[in-house]
Amino acid sequence: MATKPDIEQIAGFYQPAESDQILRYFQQEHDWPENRYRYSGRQFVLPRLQTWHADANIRYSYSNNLLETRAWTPLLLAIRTKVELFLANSFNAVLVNYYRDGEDHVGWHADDEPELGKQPLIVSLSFGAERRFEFKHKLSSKTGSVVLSQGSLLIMRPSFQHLWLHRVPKTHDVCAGRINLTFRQVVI
Ligand SMILES: O=C(O)CCC(=O)C(=O)O
Ligand SMILES: [Fe+2]
Repeated sequence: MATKPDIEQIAGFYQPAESDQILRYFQQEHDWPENRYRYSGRQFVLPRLQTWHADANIRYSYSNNLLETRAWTPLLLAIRTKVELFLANSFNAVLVNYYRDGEDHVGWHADDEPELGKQPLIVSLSFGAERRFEFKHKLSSKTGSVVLSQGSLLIMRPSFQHLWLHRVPKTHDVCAGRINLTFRQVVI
């Protein structure tokens, strides 16, 4: 069994000036929905803002269908093309996460929903504040972390979702915003 997670961070996939522009675009122009949901008669608050964009034929029950499926925006399409050319791999969906400050976070999970198939390759782009990305092995006590830097591309190979959980915890050090895009291939 692999003991080191199969992840790789490519620093500077986007240069700082372009990364800043992308961050500002998402903070100022992107159409963010409410992060308060009602589900099974209960109200809850997602500790970040999110949108989900996919090709027209894609069905995916991410978060119990709490997110509507939106069309690709021109910026998301341009980023997708750059990622696809770099990795020689195609992606048909992206989850956009906005961590408005250090309070916003995502809890322990693996992106291993059946819709992503048995061998999910997921790549994650980060813009804005640096945040710590933590992982822990599903069966052993092994843990680790990487700091996701502005403009970086994190490649999560399939075994990472099989063997490890990951999260971006709250932090008291960070007050600036961060945008994260995770590109996925939903198996139809
Ligand atoms: O914000 C991040 O770096 C991770 C986001 C994440 O795990 C997800 O969208 O599934
Ligand atoms: Fe994830």
